[in-house]
Amino acid sequence: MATANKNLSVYDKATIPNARNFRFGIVVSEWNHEITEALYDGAQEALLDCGADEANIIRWNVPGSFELTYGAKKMITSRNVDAVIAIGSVIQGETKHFDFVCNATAQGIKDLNVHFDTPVIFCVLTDDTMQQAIDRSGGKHGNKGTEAAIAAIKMAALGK
Ligand SMILES: Nc1c(NC[C@H](O)[C@H](O)[C@H](O)CO)[nH]c(=O)[nH]c1=O
Ligand SMILES: CC(=O)[C@@H](O)COP(=O)(O)O
Repeated sequence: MATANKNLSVYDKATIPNARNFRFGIVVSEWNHEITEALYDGAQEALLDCGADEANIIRWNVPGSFELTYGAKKMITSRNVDAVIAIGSVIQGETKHFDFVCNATAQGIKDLNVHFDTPVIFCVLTDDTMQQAIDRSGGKHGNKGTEAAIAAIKMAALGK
């Protein structure tokens, strides 16, 4: 189902564990900061709405989406968190660099989920245009940060 057919911000709290006992790391890319800040706001708002304590949300910034993998790994190995949300916005430019950044970031975050026992949520927009990014970070299609926060809570609760 395409994002256009699913609002990213819609969730049913009755289906989501209470987040009050969980600690969350959020690693935020500074590239396209107007988008990544909106994604962070959506994620933080949803975590708090679902019971998380603001003191249990640790935020680190990294330069770009390519650095999200390292930032999330360092968060996992140096902080006692139950889940990490990796937030980025990659927008197509003139060259193939978009493809390399997107693929490396997706593979890197996937690898963290394989090699470590802390879930890392892929909250990276990979858009052709700035408008697509705006639409998915609090615009007409909702906020992927919200979706990522709900996924983080569910994964933190998995098996507990
Ligand atoms: N063009 C975008 C980038 N590029 C930067 C890389 O992510 C990385 O920081 C650099 O190659 C140094 O290692 N990053 C984004 O997050 N979004 C972009 O649109
Ligand atoms: C995703 C990118 O790295 C890209 O925005 C950089 O732009 P360009 O491909 O024009 O160098």
